[in-house]
Amino acid sequence: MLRTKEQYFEKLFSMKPNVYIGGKKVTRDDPRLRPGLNVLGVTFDLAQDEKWKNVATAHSNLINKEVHRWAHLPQNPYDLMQKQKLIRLAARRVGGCIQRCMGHDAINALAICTKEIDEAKGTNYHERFMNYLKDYQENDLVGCCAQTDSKGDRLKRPNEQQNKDHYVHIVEEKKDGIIVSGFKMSVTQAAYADEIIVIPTRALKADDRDFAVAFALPGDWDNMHLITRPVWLRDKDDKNAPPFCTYGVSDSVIVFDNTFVPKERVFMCGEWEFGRRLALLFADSHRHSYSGCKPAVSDILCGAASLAAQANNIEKVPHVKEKLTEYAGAAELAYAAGIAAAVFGEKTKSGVFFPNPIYANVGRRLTGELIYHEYNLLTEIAGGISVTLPFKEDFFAEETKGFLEQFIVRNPNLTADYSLKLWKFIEDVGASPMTAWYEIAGVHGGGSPIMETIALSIEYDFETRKNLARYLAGIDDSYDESKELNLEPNDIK
Ligand SMILES: Cc1cc2nc3c(=O)[nH]c(=O)nc-3n(C[C@H](O)[C@H](O)[C@H](O)COP(=O)(O)OP(=O)(O)OC[C@H]3O[C@@H](n4cnc5c(N)ncnc54)[C@H](O)[C@@H]3O)c2cc1C
Repeated sequence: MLRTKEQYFEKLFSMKPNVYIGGKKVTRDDPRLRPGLNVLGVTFDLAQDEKWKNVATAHSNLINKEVHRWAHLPQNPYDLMQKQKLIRLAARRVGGCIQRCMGHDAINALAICTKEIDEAKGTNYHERFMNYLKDYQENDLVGCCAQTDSKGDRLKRPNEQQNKDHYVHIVEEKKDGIIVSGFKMSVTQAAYADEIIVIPTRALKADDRDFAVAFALPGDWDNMHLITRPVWLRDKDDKNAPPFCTYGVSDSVIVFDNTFVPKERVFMCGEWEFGRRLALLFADSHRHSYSGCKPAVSDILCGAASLAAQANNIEKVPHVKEKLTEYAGAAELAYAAGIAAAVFGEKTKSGVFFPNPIYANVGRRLTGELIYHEYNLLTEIAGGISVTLPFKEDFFAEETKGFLEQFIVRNPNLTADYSLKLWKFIEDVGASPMTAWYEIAGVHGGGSPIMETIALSIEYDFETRKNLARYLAGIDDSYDESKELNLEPNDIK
């Protein structure tokens, strides 16, 4: 069943209140959550739209039905490329993060890793997870991924922490399930997710066994509290607010307070050897998703900067033209890395098709690190007005209106109304709470930059490059290029 956004909202609003904002327990129809809900609403609308079939939806061979692409396990490069396209186009519509990819990346990681754990340990997590996923697909559920633990002292391992709750862990194993305790943090979209999907955040050692735990719980489950920070724009409640101001996001600290997890919802329980693998599967899948969303952020910045250049009448100035092409480089290199990751990905034993981690990581690293530069390009082109623009009300107040209508027009070919809308947009995109969110998400979302460096140091084939250099230096007589010579792109479908 593909739900409408109204059906999604209806279920959400009937959930037991366990969300806290600003010191108070709130229901999920709280207006501060609405900007995030509006983003999710768009994802439901797209799946209902005939034009978006096979982009926003996919055929699930698990339940033999059309499902939301976010609930679909990629089966081939085409699926990965369609996901990337969906993320870019949907993210453009909501002015940035579409918020659905984390849940998607978590189900991919669990489908793959549960299979591998079963093969190594003789457990039956894969069947359990696939049963869970059937229900997830049938009911068109929305999941978020709670991976990041609060981590306490960064130089101490989970079991060395003074307060064990800095990493979510198993407190007790019972016949019918487990009791877990601890804090996850920065979990995007948790306050309006049907399901909270929990996976480990890091590699673990034998004495970290209790921290090797993965499970999923309904968002309003008992003894689970979501302490939530919404981010929104000033105009969000204005009936005439432009589209960009109607969208926002929320992130939550999730407290597991001796929470019971039924057995059928437990997908890892003590298999510490797979902590790193599960964490990395999520991270690499997420870095591939980023090759769709980051180009969308660059598209929005590029559009904003181009309009600002036009309004300032500096569009044709060489340094501005050069700056604008930088957006093209950032967006399309990230997108190209995503395509390469899809075409050179691999079919895992679970049947899930997984992106090539090298291309996924280089794309994420390049464009994540560029994010502040891209915002700076907008600032350079737009000038300082984004932080000094008078409030909108002053443009309509009797005493100030006449002055500000003249003040706001820079390029005489543009009207006062157009100019005000434009400069307000430049403020919202380039100098608002959402700006800070996107900048920091660009650096840390999906793992800090060092994590991509670590992934590349481990996975990149440095030996081949050393062999090549030895040959060119005349140290070796030949070098073996057969591995790369024989590498073929996968069939797309
Ligand atoms: C906007 C946003 C949205 C997010 N959404 C989600 C989400 O939906 N789900 C989710 O699970 N997570 C989410 N995250 C969390 C994100 O994955 C983390 O921010 C990221 O993994 C970094 O973790 P941290 O913030 O705890 O920073 P830290 O890990 O504390 O990193 C801070 C610095 O310390 C360094 N450091 C840390 N540990 C060590 C060590 N042992 N040795 C040496 N150096 C170290 C790091 O390299 C970095 O430079 C989100 C984050 C942001 C900003």
